[in-house]
Amino acid sequence: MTAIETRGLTKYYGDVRGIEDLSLTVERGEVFGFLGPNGAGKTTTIRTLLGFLSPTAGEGRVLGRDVTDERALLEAKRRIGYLPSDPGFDEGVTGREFVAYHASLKGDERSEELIELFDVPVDRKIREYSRGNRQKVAIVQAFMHEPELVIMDEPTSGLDPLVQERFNGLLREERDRGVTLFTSSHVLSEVRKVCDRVGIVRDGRLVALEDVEALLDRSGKRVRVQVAESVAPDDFALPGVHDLRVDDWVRFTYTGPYDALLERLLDYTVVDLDIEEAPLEDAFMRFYGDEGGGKGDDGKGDGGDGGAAIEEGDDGATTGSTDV
Ligand SMILES: Nc1ncnc2c1ncn2[C@@H]1O[C@H](COP(=O)(O)OP(=O)(O)OP(=O)(O)O)[C@@H](O)[C@H]1O
Repeated sequence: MTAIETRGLTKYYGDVRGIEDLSLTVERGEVFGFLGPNGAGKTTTIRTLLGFLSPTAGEGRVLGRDVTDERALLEAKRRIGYLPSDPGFDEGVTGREFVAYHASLKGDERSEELIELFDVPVDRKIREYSRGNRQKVAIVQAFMHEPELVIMDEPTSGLDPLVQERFNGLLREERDRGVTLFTSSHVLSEVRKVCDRVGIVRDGRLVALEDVEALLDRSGKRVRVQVAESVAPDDFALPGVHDLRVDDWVRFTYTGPYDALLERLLDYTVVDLDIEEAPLEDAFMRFYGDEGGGKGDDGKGDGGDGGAAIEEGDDGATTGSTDV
């Protein structure tokens, strides 16, 4: 049984398109990143999957249950964790009371451990919580009942880098236990830390489905080399060299075979050399472009030919096209 399945899922808010004709399958045990810029339709998809919005057309199933079948979905939700992008709270209760309320709805296997892990000030009233603490207590409620599937909408927003790392550690542990994770984000570099596969949504449509490993393979290495001799750009015009810049250093992204690169470097006296993993955004943009459509502007596609733009992320992720 698949964890999440949608076929032609469509949601309009009156005349406004939320999502259109979205077909997607997430297998059990998979960690799936759902990516797209602001307004792309990520939250609409998630809220439709959880039965908070009824689809205008198409079908959706979570843990095998039809998302329009209220009773079946309610049963399934005991086995689902949900981390909304903007959790709403009863401001007058303490964190502990909030957690106890959720325990009464869906059970509690590990809230104490999670409260400790994220250092949540549970004895204080939620109205006194910072944004990060609100997010942390929302994480506790999403995972406390050991769900089989956790659906997260921009889960790391508001978390400082240290807590983000702790959260990613939790996701890795859950993944290793076989939990299915579905997480939305607008930052590719963030989801790559934990995801197996990413789907990219733009203007309400799924425009690409990508294996993170394949994307990583394609993204290649970022090479920075300083040589004693003077270099003309043509000297490094090897297959697999992208975005070549020559100043004091020769800089490029490299997706070719290492032997060919090393052979070329043997022609020079190498003074300094730096090789690191290239940001996924670069690889992504190389294939999908950022021209508000690129190839296949109808946005329909299976990942091979769609256009997609990821807007600048929180971490200042690059947005520019890195055309070959
Ligand atoms: N309640 C609503 N009424 C009308 N239009 C809506 C409503 N909620 C969302 N939309 C529209 O649906 C489209 C998709 O929005 P959605 O919130 O799903 O995108 P998103 O990818 O989650 O964006 P973000 O990253 O900004 O959260 C947008 O055009 C948005 O304006």
